[in-house]
Amino acid sequence: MTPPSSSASDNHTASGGAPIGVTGLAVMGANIARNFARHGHTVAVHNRSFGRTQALISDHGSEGNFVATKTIAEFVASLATPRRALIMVQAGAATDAVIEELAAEMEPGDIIIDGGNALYTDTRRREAALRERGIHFVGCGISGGEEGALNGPSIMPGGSRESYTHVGPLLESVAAVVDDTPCCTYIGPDGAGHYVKMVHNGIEYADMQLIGEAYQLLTGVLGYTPAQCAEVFAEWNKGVLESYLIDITADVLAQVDAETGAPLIDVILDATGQKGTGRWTVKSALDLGVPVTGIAEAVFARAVSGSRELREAAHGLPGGELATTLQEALPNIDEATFLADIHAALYASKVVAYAQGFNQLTAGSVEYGWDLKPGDLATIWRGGCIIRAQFLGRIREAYAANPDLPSLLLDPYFSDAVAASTTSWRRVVVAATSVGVAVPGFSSALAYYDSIRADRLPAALLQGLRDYFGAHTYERIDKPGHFHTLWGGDRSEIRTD
Ligand SMILES: NC(=O)C1=CN([C@@H]2O[C@H](COP(=O)(O)OP(=O)(O)OC[C@H]3O[C@@H](n4cnc5c(N)ncnc54)[C@H](OP(=O)(O)O)[C@@H]3O)[C@@H](O)[C@H]2O)C=CC1
Ligand SMILES: O=C(CO)[C@H](O)[C@H](O)COP(=O)(O)O
Repeated sequence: MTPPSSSASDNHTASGGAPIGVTGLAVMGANIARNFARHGHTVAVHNRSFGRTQALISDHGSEGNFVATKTIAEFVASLATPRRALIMVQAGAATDAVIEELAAEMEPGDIIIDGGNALYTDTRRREAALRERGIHFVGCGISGGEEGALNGPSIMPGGSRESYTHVGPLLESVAAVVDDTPCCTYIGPDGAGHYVKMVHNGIEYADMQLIGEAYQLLTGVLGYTPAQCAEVFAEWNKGVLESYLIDITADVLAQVDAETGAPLIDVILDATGQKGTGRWTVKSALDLGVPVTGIAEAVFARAVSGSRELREAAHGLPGGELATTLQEALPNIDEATFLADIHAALYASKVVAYAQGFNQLTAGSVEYGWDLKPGDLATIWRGGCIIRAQFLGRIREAYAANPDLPSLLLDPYFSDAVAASTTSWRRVVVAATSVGVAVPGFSSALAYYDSIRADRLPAALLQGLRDYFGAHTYERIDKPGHFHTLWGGDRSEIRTD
């Protein structure tokens, strides 16, 4: 291990020449700074309150070459040119404040990298403003949490291609690696990196919701204990569902609360928090008109879980359940078959959620002119990030075979896999509905699948209604143009264009 080149003493002097600096040394910043240092890069470190900087140096200073700095001016002065400063602070006003402080000390050609979970429209605004000043701004998604930041996250840098020549090799050197490929690549201009990270998080929400529903069915329909559920998820993690989230689900469900001796899961309040990236994903999807029902259901399920007053008031309302056991719900289905059904439903719903997320990425790319490559995104999500999974390798292959795939559901591998799951999937939704277990993720994914494969949708009736009450017109299946029926008159049809 390289001896530290710094101390956190009050009279410490910046040494200069650091190829990278990190400002914001909470969970993510401290760990990514250590990751840079462990890879042999001298890393300048700074935090608004100096205590975190001192703690980092005293606890981990021996891991590599750190340059501890007390002020932003000292921090910037310690960087080699072109200066590269990675911001790891709270998204929003804090990020704007730090950017302003950094830019005031920087010169044209320098590079500010924002590794926080910024809203992509903020990133577009910041990139444009800094470009005017000759400073590169790299909006950079970083996923992997504390452990990933330290040992290799998935990194999604946006900004100019030129900036990537300066920051790409450094970022790639600390990213996770799968099949000798770093989980970091140039994503696209301005807000592309943060947009991709936002949709990654939206998919993360959907994936977690589906896992939660599978757990709820294991307990609510099969009557499994958390420990038994943990064994099921550990087993599922050996097959097509193999992923970080399934892996840690088994861990969380196996955990026993030291205070009560009960399974920890049973003493955690059932209200899911959210910091905003899932909600932003859905807002963007609504603006783009992309149906991301899996992500939307996941965001709303979090909102329902957090509606404590409503839930307390509604608790005990009659449910009219059709069954209380699996045997009553599905008389010919035994436990082992239903367990396999839940697995199949989880897998098929997950394919739908990822298909929708990738469709949103494509739509966002078209809207903002980013030229995103879905296959590249699947490639860098195979490792390091929260949704890392064997499954991403299959998505990568699907886009390699057809870069213009309209939906993952049309890729031969995934369409076969989903087709093989449909009967199980329906049984799961039937059983859940009969017993009164809410499965918004599973059922909306099935509804999406049935909708996109349907011969006719009730949309024709909605068009008729819109035309009736608002003269909004409709198109016909047998000839071009827009038409209106004179509903309040003789009910003849006129062409309106
Ligand atoms: N936690 C996670 O798992 C992940 C987080 N992210 C993103 O990474 C970023 C950092 O996350 P995390 O490490 O959890 O830290 P937090 O989001 O909790 O942010 C804390 C850091 O922000 C600094 N800060 C807050 N306000 C200001 C300000 N006005 N000026 C200067 N600094 C300020 C704090 O400084 P001080 O110590 O002085 O208070 C501290 O260093 C966030 O954008 C987050 O969304 C991304 C992926 C995963
Ligand atoms: O970015 C992340 C991982 O990639 C964070 O873990 C994510 O912010 C968690 O989001 P939320 O608190 O909304 O569940």
